[in-house]
Amino acid sequence: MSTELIVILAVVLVLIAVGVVTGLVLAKRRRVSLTEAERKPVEERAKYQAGGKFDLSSGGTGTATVEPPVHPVEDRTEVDGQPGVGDDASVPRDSEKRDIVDIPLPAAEEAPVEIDEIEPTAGRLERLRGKLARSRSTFGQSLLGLLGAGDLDEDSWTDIEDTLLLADLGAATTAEIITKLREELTARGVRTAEDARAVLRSVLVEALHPEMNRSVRALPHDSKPAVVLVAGVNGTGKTTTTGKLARVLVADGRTVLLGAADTFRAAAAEQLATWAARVGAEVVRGKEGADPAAVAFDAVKRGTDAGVDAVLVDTAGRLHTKTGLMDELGKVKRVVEKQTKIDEVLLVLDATTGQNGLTQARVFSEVVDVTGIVLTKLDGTAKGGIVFQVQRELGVPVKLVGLGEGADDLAPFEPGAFVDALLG
Ligand SMILES: Nc1nc2c(ncn2[C@@H]2O[C@H](COP(=O)(O)OP(=O)(O)OP(=O)(O)O)[C@@H](O)[C@H]2O)c(=O)[nH]1
Repeated sequence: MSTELIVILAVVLVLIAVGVVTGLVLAKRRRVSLTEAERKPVEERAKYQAGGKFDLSSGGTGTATVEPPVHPVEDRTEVDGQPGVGDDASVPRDSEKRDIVDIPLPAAEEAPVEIDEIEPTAGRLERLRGKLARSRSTFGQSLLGLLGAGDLDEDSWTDIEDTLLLADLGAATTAEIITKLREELTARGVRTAEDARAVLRSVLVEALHPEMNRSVRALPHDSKPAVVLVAGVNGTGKTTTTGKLARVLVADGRTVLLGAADTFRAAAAEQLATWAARVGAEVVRGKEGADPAAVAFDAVKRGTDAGVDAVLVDTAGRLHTKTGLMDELGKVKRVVEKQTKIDEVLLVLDATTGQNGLTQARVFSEVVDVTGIVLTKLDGTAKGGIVFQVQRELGVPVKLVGLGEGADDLAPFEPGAFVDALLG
């Protein structure tokens, strides 16, 4: 045996001897500490004193102690008596549980829907005549002053002409009215201011074509709702008019659904929803940027399914000069008409915009077959004469007039009452 082998064997034997000795020492130490702990009195083992009892009480009216359910481990199907992963953390199934008690919840308080009281629809124009004050003083009163002054020379006729032009009647209507007035004043041999007023009234009323059919086609037919499309350029008052018209219908005992096909402005749909809520009507709206034709289609479908009397569709304001937007309006009409006929296309014109309103009206008429005009903001202008011109130019009747921002400041257009309001 080589010397190297002897050295290695000696080292291994020494290591084994050291390991055996260390193991014996540790085993002895453990035994000693266990014995010492067992010998300590129970009270000294821990400082926690369980002298005070848990104050447990019953939450209900039943007995305080409940027998634990008999459900031995061997009966459990989900475990073999051993805790599974996560079971250690869960509350043991046999632990005491609270009884299930039906607690009546307080009745859900529904947000009160405040349905507005709507002003009577009859005689609106008479009640709102004060709103035409600006047109009355510059147009009605000036004309009456000139005509009532007696013999009319050419200067007086020039003044009458200027007054009519200033009130936005337009050259053609003005010329027609002057001719008629001259004829009538002479034919009737008018001498007094009272007679002059009567002649003026009849000439103006006639110029407004009282024979035109001004009924708004918003009543159901063939068991289908009437469909009304409201169009116009931005800010003319389409949404406001749609809301006001809904109020008129509701006041008349009709049910209405509003379609918010103005998907450009989220605020517009919001505005319409507010109008709808105020009269308890349903509103159909699309997401911002949705296809307005699809929203209009859905609104009409929903209105038909719900059996309402009228669906009023508010469209986005569009400049009559933007071909794309005008095409879009045409599409709205075509898509809705796949489902049902549109009964009324109301073009909303802002009376304060004068001649521009006429240009708008012409373009819109080409695209959507306007069946009625709503002239808004007549309360804010001295140019009530635009009514004459719009009808003459378009051959479409003014059916409604907006006379203020109030919810019920919408009136049917009646030539006689309108002229009376102008002449005071
Ligand atoms: N004085 C007056 N203001 C009106 C009348 N009708 C509408 N307005 C006001 O005109 C403003 C515009 O009305 P909207 O109904 O929002 O007009 P719109 O055409 O829907 O507007 P867009 O959706 O932007 O195209 C609002 O401040 C209305 O209160 C009216 O007859 N008289």
